[in-house]
Amino acid sequence: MADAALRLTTLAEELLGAPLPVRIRAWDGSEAGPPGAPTLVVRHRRALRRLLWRPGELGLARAWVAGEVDVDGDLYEALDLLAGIFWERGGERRSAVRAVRAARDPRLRAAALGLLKLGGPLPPPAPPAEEVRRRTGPLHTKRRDKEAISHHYDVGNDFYELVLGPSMVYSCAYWDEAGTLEEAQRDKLDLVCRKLGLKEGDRLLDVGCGWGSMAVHAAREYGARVTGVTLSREQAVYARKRIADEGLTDRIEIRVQDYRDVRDGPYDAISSIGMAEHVGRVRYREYADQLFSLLVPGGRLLNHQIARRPERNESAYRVDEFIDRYVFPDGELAPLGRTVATLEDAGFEVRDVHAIREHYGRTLRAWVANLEKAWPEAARSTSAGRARVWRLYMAASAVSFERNRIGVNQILAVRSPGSGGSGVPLRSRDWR
Ligand SMILES: C[S@@+](CC[C@H](N)C(=O)[O-])C[C@H]1O[C@@H](n2cnc3c(N)ncnc32)[C@H](O)[C@@H]1O
Repeated sequence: MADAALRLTTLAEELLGAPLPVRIRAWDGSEAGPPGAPTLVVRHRRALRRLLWRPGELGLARAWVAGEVDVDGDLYEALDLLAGIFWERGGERRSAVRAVRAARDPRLRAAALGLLKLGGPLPPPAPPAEEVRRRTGPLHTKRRDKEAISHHYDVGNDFYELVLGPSMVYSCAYWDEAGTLEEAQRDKLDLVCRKLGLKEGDRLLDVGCGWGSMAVHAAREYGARVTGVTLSREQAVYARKRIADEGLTDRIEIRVQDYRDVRDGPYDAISSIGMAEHVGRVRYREYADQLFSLLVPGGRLLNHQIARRPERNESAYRVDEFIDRYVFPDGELAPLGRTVATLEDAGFEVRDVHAIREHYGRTLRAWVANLEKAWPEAARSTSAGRARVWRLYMAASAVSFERNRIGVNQILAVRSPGSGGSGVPLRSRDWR
């Protein structure tokens, strides 16, 4: 049995039609692959079942979540190398389907079955408990969105506190001058307030308010009166307590409410930070119309949103399979141009686009470092599987931002009045 790693490497290379860029160490202690490269540790023969049952990204993710595979060495480098297997230049996905097709080749099947037999009979692989089953039916109904949000955000505030740190901001920070995550998150919130031109007494709507960080910052530092909406009950409970502790209850209201149900406009400004990724292509125009209708003439929207590179294939707007099943069910990423065009179609005047993807790579690395530092506690506060999901998704996302597979942009848009005066200062040096 001492050749498990070599047999696995050979099979993987045949399936992929390319050399495996990482080393493999198998459960029997055998090793194969390029010397010095990060090592994919296959801890248990059960991993073979998952990898061969569903070759590609999902099989690998399932084995990872179940704790059957791990990385020895630099996690980011390993993920970068592995991502290269699934992506080709130009950002088009090298479909795992190709590997599945190849697995129908009788010679490869025989090799795969031989590998499976190595460890003796095993029950068929059940997906780890943290996986969301593939769902059918229309995307982005209010009910379905609520369930999807609950999967991601109602995993326990304690867990998020460990990962995000005291700022409890779950979106890209701004590292222009900051040295710590806390400072960078504060600077991001302040940047948004400045772009929105907030003044004492302004009504701000924060859609997708998370744990209330933007609401607190805008009320405390700018004297704004804020309404925050989130679909997550756990977030709302946390945000309300925090607001009470800060003595800001007279200035901030937090609601568990869908952005589509907000009716009490007009607002002077709207912030949407890290929420539009949940909206979906079919609803995006409705989202833009809704935010437009909630603003006073001259009111500003700051839309802070992850974008994917433009692709010919429309289905590519859905997030990758691992992310869809384990992290953000039904999440969708649109290219920047489409988002800008939709905001314009809804009547907005787009005044500024600030691309900050490098800042997200750094933010994600800080979250991964927090998680790794508090690993036993983090696994206890949720489950070991979920903690592994978060570590993998955040590290892989960091690499995706750094490699320009995805980006993140702050778009400043104004409901400019008929007279044409946008109210945006001639000098924007203050916030750039
Ligand atoms: C990535 S978090 C960002 C939270 C916060 N803005 C921050 O930067 O920390 C996304 C937020 O969007 C909210 N959300 C997603 N879909 C929503 C919807 N349809 N209506 C209201 N909130 C929604 C989630 O509940 C969550 O609070």
